[in-house]
Amino acid sequence: MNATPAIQATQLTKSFRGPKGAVVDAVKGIDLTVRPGEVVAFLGPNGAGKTTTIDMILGLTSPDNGDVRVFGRHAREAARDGRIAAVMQTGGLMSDFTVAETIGVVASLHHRTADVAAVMERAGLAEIGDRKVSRCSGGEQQRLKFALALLPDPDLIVLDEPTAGMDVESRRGFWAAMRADATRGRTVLFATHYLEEADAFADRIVMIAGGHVVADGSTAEIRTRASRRVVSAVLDDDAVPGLLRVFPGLEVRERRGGRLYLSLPDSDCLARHLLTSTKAREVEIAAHNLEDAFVTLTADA
Ligand SMILES: Nc1ncnc2c1ncn2[C@@H]1O[C@H](COP(=O)(O)OP(=O)(O)OP(=O)(O)O)[C@@H](O)[C@H]1O
Repeated sequence: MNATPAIQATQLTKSFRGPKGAVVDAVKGIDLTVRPGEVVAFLGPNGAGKTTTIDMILGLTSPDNGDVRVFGRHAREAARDGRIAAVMQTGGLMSDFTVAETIGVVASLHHRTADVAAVMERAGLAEIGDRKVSRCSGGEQQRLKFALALLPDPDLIVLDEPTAGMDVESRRGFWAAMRADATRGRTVLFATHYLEEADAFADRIVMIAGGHVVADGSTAEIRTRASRRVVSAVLDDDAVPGLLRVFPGLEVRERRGGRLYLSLPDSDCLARHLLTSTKAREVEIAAHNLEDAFVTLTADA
């Protein structure tokens, strides 16, 4: 097993000078280690510092401070060896070429090349090889960029908001192709605004806001860390003092529609107690969704 991290970023910082001379601290000390084979979502609101961090990982821009390694080497060396490839938000495709021609030309430039037909199949392009790039939809063009990134058979693929501007169906098609490819063991880092994309396609979510990592863990861990589950029941207020004696950490959130809303780190224990030792009826446990976690975690950054 390869123990060298796919990405090892240490204390990365990057500032820009804005139009009126003001300094914008885009990235304020990011540490990130991605292990080989992980599919990691870089999730954050507009201006969080995702693209700046990705540019540093790819070696497109240098950090002011800190260091980044890709498979133990400088990103540019890793790119030259075909170990890392990227799908960026913008970037030129040759509009007069067909899909197959584009792939053929770019394949001829690499010294390490995956099977072209297999790449087209994996990117969902096998049926549209003869289509001119200018006639491809936005989703098809992004899948073409994905195919180009797959050509050197990279060990790490980095995608910066690859589905921005696509409709739901195209996004689904894109991620199905990406996910199918990732199951083959490739390491993937992708930036997104879309919580549901991070939730559906990543093993791990690194949440970034205000140039910092504000949370890092599996999707389930992020949810739990951001907020407790809420247990609600039809229950009189006079039961509350007794509950607080049993559970000193209990939070009484609100009373609404005849229901009392409570939270405790161990929601199962609270629900069990309500059902077995109180007159509570219609007990419900509500999981917080990722949207709640996102708002909570990025609000103070
Ligand atoms: N070349 C630049 N010159 C000046 N400011 C910049 C430059 N690039 C980025 N910034 C600023 O740095 C901050 C982080 O930008 P960045 O593009 O990394 O965020 P992001 O998370 O990728 O956002 P988005 O999701 O909107 O693409 C923003 O405030 C942005 O305006």
